[in-house]
Amino acid sequence: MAGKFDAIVIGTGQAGPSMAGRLTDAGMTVAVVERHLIGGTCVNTGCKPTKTLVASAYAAHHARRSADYGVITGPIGIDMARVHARSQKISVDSRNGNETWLRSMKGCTLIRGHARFESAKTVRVGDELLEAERIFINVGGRALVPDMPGVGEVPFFTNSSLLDTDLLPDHLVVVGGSYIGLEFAQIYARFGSRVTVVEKGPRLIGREDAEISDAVRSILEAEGIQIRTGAECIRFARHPDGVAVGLDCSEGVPETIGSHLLLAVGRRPNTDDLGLEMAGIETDKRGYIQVNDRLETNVPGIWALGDCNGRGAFTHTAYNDFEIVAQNLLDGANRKVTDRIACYALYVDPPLGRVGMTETEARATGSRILVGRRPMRRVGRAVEKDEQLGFMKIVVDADTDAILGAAILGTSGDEAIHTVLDIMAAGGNAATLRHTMHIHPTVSELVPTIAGELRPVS
Ligand SMILES: Cc1cc2nc3c(=O)[nH]c(=O)nc-3n(C[C@H](O)[C@H](O)[C@H](O)COP(=O)(O)OP(=O)(O)OC[C@H]3O[C@@H](n4cnc5c(N)ncnc54)[C@H](O)[C@@H]3O)c2cc1C
Ligand SMILES: NC(=O)c1ccc[n+]([C@@H]2O[C@H](COP(=O)([O-])OP(=O)(O)OC[C@H]3O[C@@H](n4cnc5c(N)ncnc54)[C@H](O)[C@@H]3O)[C@@H](O)[C@H]2O)c1
Repeated sequence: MAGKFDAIVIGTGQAGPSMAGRLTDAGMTVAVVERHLIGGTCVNTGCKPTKTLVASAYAAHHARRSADYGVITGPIGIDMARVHARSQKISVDSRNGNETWLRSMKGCTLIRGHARFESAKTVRVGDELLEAERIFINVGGRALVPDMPGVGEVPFFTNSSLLDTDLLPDHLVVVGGSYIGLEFAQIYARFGSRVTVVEKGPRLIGREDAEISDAVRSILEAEGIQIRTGAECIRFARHPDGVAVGLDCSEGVPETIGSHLLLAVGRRPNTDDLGLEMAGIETDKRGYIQVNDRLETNVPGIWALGDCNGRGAFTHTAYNDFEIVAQNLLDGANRKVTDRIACYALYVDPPLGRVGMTETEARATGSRILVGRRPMRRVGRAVEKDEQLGFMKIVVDADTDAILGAAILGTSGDEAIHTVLDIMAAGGNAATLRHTMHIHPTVSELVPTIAGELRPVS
């Protein structure tokens, strides 16, 4: 069977369905190909189910702390079947909503199966050969499972398989101390598992400033999570109680025995079985599709959006990719991926909201910088809520007053950081922030204050 379309979209992650929506609105016929679950990672095995679990874990944590607020309750229990069912329902509702949306698009044909390029204009899905002048690749990524010693001999979870179960591990060993590892570590610790995080780098979330890594570590350790950084020599072996995780080769046999193991050591793009070579599409050595500032590949008429282009690894970056490509193609815009300001949040509790450069990156530019800082215990809203862990800081160029970056590790940090992001995006500087009146009592109201308490850093 063969089919000719105006466009083909491969993958229904965070960019593909919206792209299909804009293209069909413009009167084009579009084939959308999905080999697994509609909605991709965020909806099925990423943001949605994990943030649902984060909410359950937060409820458990606060139930345990209820006496601090003068609220007397009985013993706290965790019903994992209900926790799991809640997270599944939210994922499935979203997946079904995406499918209904795709099926409602006039001119859109949803095709289930694995897509593979046969040329720069043709894509095979099983028996069907699809042809189009424009092809949009939105294939995302999956958990990376490196060839670590012993990994083939032990059972392990990735984010996908762990989210698929309602099991409550007795002792969960999490390998990888970054976004995925830390979010799961705190979730399961709050549900009642013993949790050990094993990170090969010298500190957790190694891309952040050291003081942020240290503060996150203290917050997690205070909840009983064991953290082992600098674990240079990780190896696995079967053990009668589960899995033995070796940590250090130089000092005898220090190891931790876990009942279950989660690997959270990064992602890899789903480009290894896409037939990219048949279309002549270039990738880097890790398989990320090479794109220019407009997200065009080296082959005219083919774009790559979302995690598979290596220009972002978040839902909001994938969606922003869609906006850039759609507006350039259909609205005559000239949007570029390099125009966007880096922003993200780490959903441990309290969350870390981040925008722009870290202090370390700002220093490395050679500019003279000023830093404003405040612990959350001096933020009224945090005190009133008795959620006083963490701190906020802002980094400013001393000569131009430009805001270079900010971090809010604290209650509502994921929301309050937008007060800085939006001023930066609007071209404002630290003075703009200082002069903006904010609402009391909020976490955001202290952001102008720290922008007014800038100090040189040594
Ligand atoms: C545990 C976890 C938690 C996360 N939490 C957050 C968060 O809180 N906030 C955030 O911003 N980001 C988060 N992320 C990252 C976010 O999920 C991804 O950045 C986002 O989903 C990427 O979207 P995408 O559009 O690039 O691709 P994906 O969502 O990965 O979708 C790609 C789709 O393409 C399909 N596909 C692949 N190859 C083919 C093929 N050959 N043929 C047909 N179909 C194919 C796949 O089946 C998939 O459905 C999280 C990720 C994980 C793993
Ligand atoms: N809140 C969010 O927005 C969110 C949440 C989860 C995931 N994500 C996305 O998913 C992506 C992947 O997350 P991730 O945490 O898996 O990857 P990551 O690349 O951010 O971190 C992997 C961690 O594993 C460590 N590591 C690598 N190899 C190791 C080894 N052999 N032994 C021990 N540690 C090892 C690394 O040093 C690093 O700290 C992120 O880039 C992020 O964009 C986002």
